[in-house]
Amino acid sequence: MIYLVRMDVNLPADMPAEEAGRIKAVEKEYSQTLQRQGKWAGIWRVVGEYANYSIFDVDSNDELHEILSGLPLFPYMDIEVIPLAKHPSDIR
Ligand SMILES: O=C(O)CC1=CCC(=O)O1
Repeated sequence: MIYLVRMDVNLPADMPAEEAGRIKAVEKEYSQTLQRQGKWAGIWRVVGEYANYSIFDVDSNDELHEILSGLPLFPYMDIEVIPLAKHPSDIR
């Protein structure tokens, strides 16, 4: 199952820079592990925003929820999930 996911990150203004840097480093490792597994199929920065659009290729809603709720930045994110179905004009 393919999902388009938008993540907006809102770190508290009073979060110490060292703590923010630590969480971002753990987030990067978490994301790159899932990318190597093929579950996190792509990630793009939204120009001018602390946000990304990502594509996930996972087995179920439950698996996606587990992945998203396990993000180290999850407590500081607004997340929008758009499930994608095969388009009838897709030639693949
Ligand atoms: O920087 C972001 O958009 C948040 C994020 C998700 C995965 C990652 O490495 O950073």
